[in-house]
Formats: sequence, structure tokens, C-alpha cells
Amino acid sequence: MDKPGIVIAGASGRMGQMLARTVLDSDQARLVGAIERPGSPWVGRDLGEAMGGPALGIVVTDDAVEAIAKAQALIDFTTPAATVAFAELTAQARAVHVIGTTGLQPADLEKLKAAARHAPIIRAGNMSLGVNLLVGLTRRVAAALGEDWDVEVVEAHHNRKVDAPSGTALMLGAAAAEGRGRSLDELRTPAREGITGAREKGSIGFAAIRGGDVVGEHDVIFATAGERVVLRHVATDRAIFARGALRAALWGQDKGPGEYDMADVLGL
Ligand SMILES: NC(=O)c1ccc[n+]([C@@H]2O[C@H](COP(=O)([O-])OP(=O)(O)OC[C@H]3O[C@@H](n4cnc5c(N)ncnc54)[C@H](O)[C@@H]3O)[C@@H](O)[C@H]2O)c1
Ligand SMILES: O=C(O)C1=N[C@H](C(=O)O)CCC1
Repeated sequence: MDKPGIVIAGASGRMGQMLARTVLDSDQARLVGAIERPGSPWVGRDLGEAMGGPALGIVVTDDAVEAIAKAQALIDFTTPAATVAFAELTAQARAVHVIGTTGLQPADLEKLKAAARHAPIIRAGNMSLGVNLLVGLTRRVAAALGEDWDVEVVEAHHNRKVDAPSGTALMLGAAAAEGRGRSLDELRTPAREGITGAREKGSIGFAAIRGGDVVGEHDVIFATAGERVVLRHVATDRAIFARGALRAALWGQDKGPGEYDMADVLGL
């Protein structure tokens, strides 16, 4: 069987360029297209040259319909609005949609759910093996420690990040809530500022740091009287997210319509 053809959305972005290199380096997939937003200076240019290397014969396009028609999978690390629009197109093309985009709101998730009735969607706020393992550990530790231990998730990212808390922080917070048999919606504390009052027992708090070129750091802190347990993940290279996304695109090739995550892909 031919190697699956992959299209990258958001090709000029931090993740888009990393994804393009990862697919090009892979012997299991072919890079068949690159999509950018209308008006991007990359549209109409050869992708390889735009990335500062030799020509690849792949012209960056803003015509997502045409690009997706040539592919078996779309890898999409863009914006919530773009991701929702792409989901409709991958559903029509019956192509696998791998979504790394974070900051999706409940209304966006409803639209993804509808699209996933027609083709597989694999979505995770973090596609690295390490974070997805940490999600499972967080669930177990939260279940073992119980409500006398306060849970706080602290994350740090680069100064270009537009959403907070990070998608990863929300995955970790949701895992802690699940460990306690609750949902994050029930336990989540709004961002703190001013006279907040004392901490509500059992709640889960989030804090976000933004600065420089931090790739991504997450601490899940369990704190009680006299001691603390801290679970930590530190990302130093965006390649970990791109490798996870390509693995998801390959894994999805023989899957039916539905919503999947990286725990499904990694068998965790
Ligand atoms: N899930 C993960 O493992 C993971 C890892 C890293 C980043 N992310 C998320 O991926 C997203 C992108 O991150 P980034 O750092 O690469 O951002 P970025 O701003 O560098 O890149 C986003 C790209 O998407 C493009 N884009 C926007 N609208 C588009 C459209 N309609 N069509 C095509 N392209 C469009 C932009 O022009 C830009 O090039 C963010 O939501 C981030 O949180 C997720
Ligand atoms: O750089 C980003 O943006 C990242 N986003 C994801 C998140 O929101 O958790 C994953 C880490 C990097």
C-alpha cells in the first residue's frame, strides 16, 4: 500500500514548519501539501524555499479544499476558527484530521463532534509521549491522595502563545478531577486576582507564565500540610509534538469515523 499523503495546515507557523520537516524525514508518509491562511506571505511560494532550504515542489496554498483532496490526513496546528473550518473539509473528504490546536471553546468542540461522524478526528492538547504518560500518573496520584491535597497546575510557555491555561494544563487538570471522580468543570477555580478569599477545598487551580522562548513546562502540584508532591514535564524541543502528530496520522489510517485522543494512539 502507498504511504499516506499528509497535508500540513499552518505551514509557516512554529509547529507547521516542525511538522513539515518531520513528515519529510519520515519513511512512512509523504508530504503532499501545505496550507496557509489567505494573505500569508507564504502562499504561492515553494514550501522548501520558504523554510530557507531547497525547493520541494510543494507550493503553499490557501485553497484547503484542493489540498485536502490530495491527502489521506491533515495535520492541523492552527487556530480554533481555522480548525473548525478544516474539520468540515476533512469530513467531506473522509480524511483523518489530526488536531493539535488549543484554545477550542465548547461550541467549537460541538462542531468537531459533528464532523467526527464522517471521518476520524484525533485531537490532543499535547501530542508528546511524556505528557500523555503524565496525564495517567496525575489521575492515579489524585485518586490516591484525595481532597486533603490541594491541586494546582502551573504552566510556562513562550511569549507568542495566545491561549491560557495551556491545552496541556487543561488535560492535566481534567485528569486530576477524573481521579477524584469529578469533572474539571465542577472543580476548576477561575484565574485568581485581588481579594480572592481562601482556597476552596477540593478545587483545582491554574497559573500561567509567559516569557521568551519556553517550549512548554507543566507542574502538577499536590500540596497538603507538611508536604508536597510535584509531577513535572519539561519540553525542550517542538519535535516531540510533531512526532506524536505524525504517529497519530498514521494510526488513524485504518480507523472509522469518531473522536480519538493520544491515549488511544499510544495505547495508554
Ligand atoms: N497539541 C500539541 O501538542 C501542541 C504543541 C504545540 C502547539 N500547539 C498548538 O498549536 C497551535 C499553533 O501553535 P504555533 O506555536 O505553531 O502557532 P503559530 O502562530 O506559530 O502558527 C499557527 C499558524 O496557523 C496559521 N493559520 C491561521 N489561520 C489559518 C487558516 N485559516 N488556514 C491555514 N493556516 C492558518 C497561521 O498563519 C500560522 O502560521 C496553538 O493552538 C498551540 O497551542 C499544540
Ligand atoms: O507552544 C504552544 O502553544 C504549546 N501549546 C500546547 C498547549 O497549549 O499545551 C502544547 C505545548 C506547546
